[in-house]
Order: sequence, then structure tokens, then C-alpha cells
Amino acid sequence: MIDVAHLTKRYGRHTAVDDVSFRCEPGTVTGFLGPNGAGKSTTMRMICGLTPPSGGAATVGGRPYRELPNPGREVGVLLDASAQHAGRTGREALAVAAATMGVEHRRVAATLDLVGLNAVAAKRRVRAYSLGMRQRLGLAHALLGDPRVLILDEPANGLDPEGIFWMRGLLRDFADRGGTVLLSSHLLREVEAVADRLVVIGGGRIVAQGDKDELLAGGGTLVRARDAAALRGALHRAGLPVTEGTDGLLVRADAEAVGQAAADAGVALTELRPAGSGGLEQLFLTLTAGASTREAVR
Ligand SMILES: Nc1ncnc2c1ncn2[C@@H]1O[C@H](COP(=O)(O)OP(=O)(O)OP(=O)(O)O)[C@@H](O)[C@H]1O
Repeated sequence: MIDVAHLTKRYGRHTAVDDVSFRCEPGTVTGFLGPNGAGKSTTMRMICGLTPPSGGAATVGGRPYRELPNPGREVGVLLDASAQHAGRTGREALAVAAATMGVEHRRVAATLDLVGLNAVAAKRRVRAYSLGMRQRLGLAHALLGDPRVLILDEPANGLDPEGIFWMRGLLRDFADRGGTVLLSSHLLREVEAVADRLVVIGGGRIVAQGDKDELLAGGGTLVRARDAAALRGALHRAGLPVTEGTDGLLVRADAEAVGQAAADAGVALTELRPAGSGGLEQLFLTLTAGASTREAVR
């Protein structure tokens, strides 16, 4: 269980994370989504005790990360795959971690095997690893202590499609055995494929969270008009957040509010429907429309 309560991080006058609260339950994968600079990494670093919060608190298994007696046995963390000792071989790196955590040495080979780093790869120095191999080694580090919780920042970065598919299965299996997974990603389709719950962050604030299927069912409204510019103007004047979709405008509001805004401006619509069927990508674009704009103009 991960419990995040009112986490806030300010850098000078800039608020990178603003009153963020969510909970990750055992047996679930929580997808942590947001555009660049939204505050995902900062939130995860605060959960793992690497960045002190300006306000709020986070616990893992009921305790602040820094108070866990042997954190690696309880929480597997992968925040930055490139931050690994480049001069060690993959096997050496894991062996050192195993000794530090008090994990049986034979788990080293088993974990390397589990993440798909074969004997040849395990004997190479980390500096010669591709990003995908570093991600696999980082995941091995996270899994080595047989933890009940995984916190992974963009773990699919650098993995090829087969690797992404493999990781999805690994995380699903981990959660199905009662584990708790918090996974950040900008690869929306990957999150859609594996997550049970979603936390969507934009401009440091949570813009949506909940059960993935419920969120997808309420993914805003798709609207079209022959005069797209007039429609855009009408929605803008009504203060409704709008994103360009592939087949119309996506609006973070219900159909009634969108229809009313168009009617008030005398714009004739050619289509008005829930956007949810378009999947997570549309939901993501819709939900983060305002936040992305704020980020872009900052
Ligand atoms: N050490 C720091 N000092 C000042 N500002 C920071 C620092 N770390 C992060 N920020 C700012 O905080 C905001 C959130 O950054 P963060 O890295 O958490 O976002 P993110 O959602 O992980 O984005 P990305 O997907 O691009 O990694 C950004 O505006 C960033 O510039």
C-alpha cells in the first residue's frame, strides 16, 4: 500500500507538485500519467524519501520510506535507470545490492534470468548496456529483495515492443500475486494495457484519478462543427478546456455544457458525443489540456 497525502513541492516560487493525494492498493497497478514536467518524478522522489516535501506526507506499507528498516525488502524502486554504476558488470551490481539487503546470493542469477539478462549480458559492464538493458537491470534491482511494492518511473523507456510486452506481463503478474505497483509513463497505451487505476497529473495537480474503466467511460466530449474556428471560440469563451483530437475537438466537460456553449454562440454542430470510446489517449489529452497549456506558457 502506498499512501500519498497532500504532497506539495515548491522550488522557489514554482510549485512543482501541488497538494497531491492518492492511494495505491495491494493487488493493483496504478498508472501515473501526465505530460512532461507535470510533477510525476518529483512526486515519486518524495514518496521514496529522495526529495523532501514542502508539505504533506507519503507512506509505504504504513511508514515513511526513510523509516523502513530494510527498504529494498519492502519496496522495489526504479527511478532512473541511467544512474547505475557504469564500471560494474550487471551481475556484480546485483551481487552488491544483494549483500547490502541481506538477500541470498542465489537470487542474483534468478533475478537476472527473470528480467531477461542472459549470462553474456550479465558479464558485461553496465557502461556497455543499451538503455533497454539498463531498464532491465534497474528492474532486477527493484525485484531483488522480493518486495511487496514497486515504484517505477518510466520503466518502459528504451524497451523495444517485445520488452514492453514482457514488462507488462511481469507487472500484471506481480499485482495479481497481491503486490502494489505505481508506474509512471508517458506511453499512454502501455498504461492503458496494464493499469487498474489511473492518477492523471498536470501542472503539479491531480486532474483525474480513479478506476481506469470508469475514467475511460467519462473521458470528456468529442464535438465537431463545420465552422471549427467558431466552435473553438465558443468553447473558449465558455471557459471549457479544449484539445485538438484526430476527428474533432475534445472538451473536458459533459455534452450538455458543450452543446449549450455552442448554442449560445449560434454554432451548428455536426457531432456531439462522449469521447470515452476513443481510449486513454483521448482521455489523457482531454484531461491535461488546461495543464499542458499552463505548462507551455510558464
Ligand atoms: N530540482 C529542481 N529544481 C527546480 N525545479 C525542479 C526541480 N526538479 C523538478 N523541477 C520542476 O518541477 C516540475 C515537475 O518536474 P518533474 O520532473 O517532476 O515532472 P515529470 O512529470 O516527471 O516530467 P517528465 O515526464 O518530463 O520527466 C517541472 O516544472 C520541473 O522543471
